Amino acid sequence: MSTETVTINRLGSGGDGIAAGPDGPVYVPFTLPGETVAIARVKNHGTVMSTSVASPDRVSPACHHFGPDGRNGACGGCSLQHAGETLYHAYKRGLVVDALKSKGLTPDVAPLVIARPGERRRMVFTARKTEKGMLLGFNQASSHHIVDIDECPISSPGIVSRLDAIRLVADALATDSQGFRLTVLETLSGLDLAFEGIRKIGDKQRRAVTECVLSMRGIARVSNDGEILIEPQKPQIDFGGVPVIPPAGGFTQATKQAEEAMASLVLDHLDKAKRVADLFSGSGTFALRIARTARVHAVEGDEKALQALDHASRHAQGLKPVTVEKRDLFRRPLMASELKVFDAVVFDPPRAGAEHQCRELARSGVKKIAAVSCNPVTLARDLSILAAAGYRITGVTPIDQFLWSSHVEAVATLEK
Ligand SMILES: C[S@@+](CC[C@H](N)C(=O)[O-])C[C@H]1O[C@@H](n2cnc3c(N)ncnc32)[C@H](O)[C@@H]1O
Repeated sequence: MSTETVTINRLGSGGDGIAAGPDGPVYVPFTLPGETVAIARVKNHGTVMSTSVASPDRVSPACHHFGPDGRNGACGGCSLQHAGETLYHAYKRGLVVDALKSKGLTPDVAPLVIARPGERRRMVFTARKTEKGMLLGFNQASSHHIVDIDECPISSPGIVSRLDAIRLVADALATDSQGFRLTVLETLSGLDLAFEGIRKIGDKQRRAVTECVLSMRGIARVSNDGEILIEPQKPQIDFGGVPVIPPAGGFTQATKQAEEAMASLVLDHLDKAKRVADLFSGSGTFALRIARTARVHAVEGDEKALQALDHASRHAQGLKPVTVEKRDLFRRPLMASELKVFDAVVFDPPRAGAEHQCRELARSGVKKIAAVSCNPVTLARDLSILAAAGYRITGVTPIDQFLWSSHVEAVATLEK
């Protein structure tokens, strides 16, 4: 370990400040461009000892768990609460602009669609049973230490106000001191608690969790590794007015606001399309909305997500026909010959992007494409494949869904 004084030049893609070090970049969490800090350095990671020049963009964090002095340690849930709005919004938009530029793409990039505190309806916590009680919160950055939270300004009040109830359910279920994950989704009919990694659940735990959940209000469903343990209410969300029962632990956009912003950009772009393919469709976030005006073929790798979509489309009124297909789109993308029947395509892949699918789209005659992404780097790669094949990028909109993190979503629209 060495101590030295450095000046931060920029924010990196993980939200850390970056300074020039003797052997390359040094990453210093919780710092901002223009700040001069004394750091203790181990390899390329610096820990701030003191600050001699602070950025005018520095603000007080919203949460007492945030930062190196956070209660119970530095909560790894957020990395940028110390950045003022102007800098923070420019940083997030810049992640998209820079990723596109690195692939030689310079389309119009709209201002960031911003996120507000309290919007997150889906939270992924880590938890562990200890002698002192149930720890529930987020791992400290690069550590297994769980920062046990009693507030979380990013999360919906409907989740934060029930943290103690959630701890009771977790405590009833946990069999040992092994850590596990818990996804909490706030639905219209109550919280959907999806545990992952609790081992050896026996009759005792099943009875305990049933008693616990029935003694409280507001829990719709509890599952572990996809197995439903108790479901007093079917959890229900809606996609553009179409009710959907999401699969236990399945993918759902983390905020309703970001989901609606994405959906509205996609729908505006597809406009008069009559036959649309929704690739990586999940439970129908886009497909069910598009089906108000167009026939939709939804393709997805997760069987349960597709079943939820199929069930929702069959029970909804006034939709055009929706067909579903389970398919691994990484290994078996829709081929150019199969794409012939569609006048528009939406794709919304996981972080790895949709490279193989884009190579087939590049060979197709599909007129309109909407690309939805949670990773600017793979989005840029995918758009460069389409641009090289003659698609014109008509707009890119960055969307903040994960407030005070370094994640950013984007919707890009293309035409040929
Ligand atoms: C970012 S989510 C988007 C889901 C949906 N469009 C939505 O907004 O809720 C990505 C989706 O891709 C699916 N997926 C991941 N890998 C896949 C693959 N190889 N083939 C098909 N679908 C895949 C996941 O199950 C997930 O539903």
